[in-house]
This record gives sequence, C-alpha cells and structure tokens, in this order.
Amino acid sequence: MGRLQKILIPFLGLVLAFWFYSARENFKPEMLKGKRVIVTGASTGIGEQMAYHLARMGSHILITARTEAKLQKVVERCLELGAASARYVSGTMEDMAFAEHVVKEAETLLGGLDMLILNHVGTSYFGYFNGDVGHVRKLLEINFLSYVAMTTSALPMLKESEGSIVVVSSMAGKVGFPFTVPYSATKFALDGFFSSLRQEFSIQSVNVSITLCILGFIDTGKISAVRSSCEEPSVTSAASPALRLPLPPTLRCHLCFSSRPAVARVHAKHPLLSPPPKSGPKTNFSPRATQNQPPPVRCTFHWSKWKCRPPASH
Ligand SMILES: NC(=O)C1=CN([C@@H]2O[C@H](COP(=O)(O)OP(=O)(O)OC[C@H]3O[C@@H](n4cnc5c(N)ncnc54)[C@H](OP(=O)(O)O)[C@@H]3O)[C@@H](O)[C@H]2O)C=CC1
Ligand SMILES: CC(C)CCC[C@@H](C)[C@H]1CC[C@H]2[C@@H]3C(=O)C=C4C[C@@H](O)CC[C@]4(C)[C@H]3CC[C@]12C
Repeated sequence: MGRLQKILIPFLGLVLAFWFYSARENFKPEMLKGKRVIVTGASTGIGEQMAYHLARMGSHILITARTEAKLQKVVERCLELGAASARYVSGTMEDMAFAEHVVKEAETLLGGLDMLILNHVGTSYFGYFNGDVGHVRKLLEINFLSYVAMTTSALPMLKESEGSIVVVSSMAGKVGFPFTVPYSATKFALDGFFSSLRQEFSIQSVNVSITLCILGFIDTGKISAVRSSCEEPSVTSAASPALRLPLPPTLRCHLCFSSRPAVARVHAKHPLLSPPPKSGPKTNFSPRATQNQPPPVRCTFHWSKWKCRPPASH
C-alpha cells in the first residue's frame, strides 16, 4: 500500500497534469486570417516573433513597445510576411493612460478587436531580492497593472467579437524560484487576476476566452553572451543545467569550479574580471579568479546585461 501510494499517486498526478495542460490539436492558421490583434512588447523577443506568426496568418496587427525604431522595422517585416495590415503605437506601459490609449487606437484604426496579446515585461534584475520596494511597485505597474488596464478597456470590444485574451506568463509565476523575486511576484499576480476573471466570465456566460501561457526558459538571444562566459565549452555542457541560466558571475563561477575544478578556465564577461590573454597559451584561471574562489564582486543580471560592483570596504 505504501509503495502504491508513493508511485501510483504521483504518476496519476503527472498523467492528469499532462492531460490538463496539453492543447487539443484543432488549431488552423485560417482562424487568425483577418482578425484584429494587439501584441504588446512586440519590438523584440517573443512578442516580435508572435507578430510575425500573426502576419503570416494574415491578421490585422497593432503592435506596441517603447522603442519606435524597432517597432517600425517589425511593422515593415509584418507587411512583407503578409499581414492584412500592420501598425504600431510607441509608449511606456508604466503609464496606465498609455495602456488605455493603445486599446483606443485599435478601436479607431481597426474598428474593433478580436485578440489582445499581453506580453510586455519591464526590466528587472536576476539576483537576490535587494529590498527595493520602489522597483517592485514599478514592475507591478508595467507587468501587471497595465495588463489589467488594457483588459478593462478592451473588454467591450472583445465581448462584441467574442474574442480572446492571451497573457504571457512564466513558470516563475507558478512556482517560487530564487533570484526573480519582483518578476515572479508580478507573474503570480497575473495568475490570480486572470484565473479569477476567467471563472467570473464562465459564471456570467461572457464569451471571451482567457489563456495564460506558462513559459519555461526561452533563449531569445539576449543571454547567449552570458552563457558563453564560461570559456571552456566542455565545462558549460558538463556542468549542471543551471549553468545555462543567466546566473550572476559569482554563482556561475562556483558552478564551473565545482563541476570541473581542475580544468575550468573562467572568464566571466564583466568589468571587474581581467580578460584572458589575447594570444599565447591560456592560463587555467583568470588572475582575479584564483584558488577556486569566485571574484570578490557583487553582480545582478538586468535581463540583458550584468551590473557589477565591488563589495563595500569595511
Ligand atoms: N524569455 C524567456 O525565457 C521567458 C519569457 N517569458 C515571458 O515572455 C514575455 C516576453 O519575454 P521576452 O521576449 O523574453 O522579453 P524581451 O525583454 O525580449 O521583450 C520585452 C518587450 O517588452 C517591451 N517593454 C519593456 N519595457 C516596457 C515598458 N516599460 N513599456 C512598454 N513595453 C516595454 C520591450 O520593448 P521596449 O524595450 O522597446 O519597450 C520588448 O518589446 C514576457 O512576458 C516574459 O515574462 C516567460 C518565461 C520565460
Ligand atoms: C520548477 C522550477 C525548477 C522551474 C524553474 C524554471 C526557471 C529556470 C525559469 C522559469 C522562468 C524563467 C525566466 C523568465 O520567466 C523570464 C526571463 C526573462 C528573460 O529576458 C531572461 C530569462 C528569464 C530570467 C527566465 C530565466 C529562467 C526562468 C527563471
């Protein structure tokens, strides 16, 4: 009975989870043809790629983010790929008035809305929680409140078209994971809001679907520079899978050393580490990372780049 409980129950749980989360294969690209779609955070990464997919399927696309130059290029590419129409609105989601303005633009330019894809995400750090409450508040505004504001403004149009809301979230919004405290909090908030709203729609027979996308790590090219900072390729691949994450150099160096102490050549790409010699034989360790110790610096990862500073002198 004990063994049955230990094996059968988790197995049944896994089967149920798989069944619950596996999508039914009834999707057809024609379903998106001519549909009016907003994609937020579409100047780079996953949002940009979603815009291209929608373009190939012939949708009317309205994209948004802060960087106008990038949005212009994405719009051009969408038109090349076959979008029924493609436009952009640039601005920051820190401002709720801007979030609502984007939805109003869809009404004016597209005459309604079939799908709202909420994907943008503000810059945060990858490291221990630093106690900055202001940062948590700002991130909640960008990653959560603007999603709420856009949903609220878009609801009348979505009800009319019996459309859909797609919210891009993360495993970090389902499971507590170290080094992403503010980010994770914003993603948990999305789950609370949209999962509850879905229940209310069901009770009220509101025919607007809500899909929460729970993504694991997706390499959008931003962190490849960080990943390559363990110089020896065999070290990277032999080490724990965690090494493929954007760990702070200190932690990453620990992992490099603990996985292959004798051969690890460490050159973390951050300003306080000396680079290895450009020519000549490579030394086993860079000068600042001797005696299997990580360099004496504190680093946080701001999604795309490291911010490092020496420890405070006592
Ligand atoms: N990549 C990953 O491994 C994972 C990603 N996700 C989720 O997927 C989604 C997309 O992630 P990803 O493509 O990696 O992110 P990126 O950092 O590549 O893109 C973020 C987008 O948001 C925009 N943005 C950032 N700040 C603001 C702001 N203040 N106002 C308006 N727009 C803003 C950026 O454009 P601009 O700077 O021009 O404003 C950009 O278009 C996010 O919701 C993320 O949480 C989930 C799990 C894993
Ligand atoms: C059950 C757990 C062990 C699962 C752990 C999953 C971990 C490894 C996954 C879950 C969510 C992932 C992060 C994420 O959502 C978004 C971003 C932003 C992007 O610009 C850079 C990568 C980053 C930090 C991802 C890093 C890897 C994370 C922490």
